[in-house]
Amino acid sequence: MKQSGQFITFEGIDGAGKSTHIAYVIELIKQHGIEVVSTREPGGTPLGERLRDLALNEKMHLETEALLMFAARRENLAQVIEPALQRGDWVISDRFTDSSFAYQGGGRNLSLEKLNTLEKWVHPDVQPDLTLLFDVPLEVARERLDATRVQDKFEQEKADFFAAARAEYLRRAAEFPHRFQVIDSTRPIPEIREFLHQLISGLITRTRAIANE
Ligand SMILES: Nc1ncnc2c1ncn2[C@@H]1O[C@H](COP(=O)(O)OP(=O)(O)O)[C@@H](O)[C@H]1O
Ligand SMILES: Cc1cn([C@H]2C[C@H](O)[C@@H](COP(=O)(O)OP(=O)(O)O)O2)c(=O)[nH]c1=O
Repeated sequence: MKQSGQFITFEGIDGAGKSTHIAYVIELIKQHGIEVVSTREPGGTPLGERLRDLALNEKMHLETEALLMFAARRENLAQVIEPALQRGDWVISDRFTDSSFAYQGGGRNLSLEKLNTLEKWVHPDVQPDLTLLFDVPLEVARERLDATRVQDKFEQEKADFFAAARAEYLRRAAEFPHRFQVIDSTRPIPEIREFLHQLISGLITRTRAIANE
């Protein structure tokens, strides 16, 4: 029997360190002979990338911002995520709906009820199988951001925005413990990599065992 595809999302406030580990996890899964599709949000499709450009660079009403995130997500689900999972491929996404809860919900205070409505509308039947939440104190994230790159609209936000976004991430991790894995991203990169190696290898073994039952 063909094993079922796993949907893995990477989450965290900007500068937490999630991009540092994505390529490693993709390679690790590929080494086991599994097809992996990687995507990102907002983005992942040609239209989604155009929506990303708007969402990350233009000032707009909070609800417009939330709707653009979910519009890009709808496209990414239809064109990339759902077809890949149906083929039995694994999908790795750099951010997904937990980002909307953290940033538009926590950071900007959009009601969780509205976000729940959008989530139920756009992906009633799809949830990540595993969400890796890279968690660091705000000061650490800020230091890492300042040291590295030109900052977009979100990355220029103030400390209380990121404090609220981080709190919402942790609230969701507590609400959905079956899929969230919180990673202390202040630990050295090789240590986190080793932890990811164990976690993903275990997941591959388990999905293969289920497929062979
Ligand atoms: N565990 C870590 N310890 C020290 N520096 C880190 C760690 N993880 C990431 N970094 C550094 O922090 C910066 C931001 O990391 P990045 O992965 O781009 O963050 P994100 O994708 O979460 O915004 C990069 O320069 C990266 O090398
Ligand atoms: C998916 C998503 C992202 N975002 C924000 C979080 C990030 O600041 C930004 C893009 O994320 P990201 O790809 O992590 O940025 P970078 O390429 O600079 O590492 O979009 C939301 O506000 N809501 C969402 O639903």
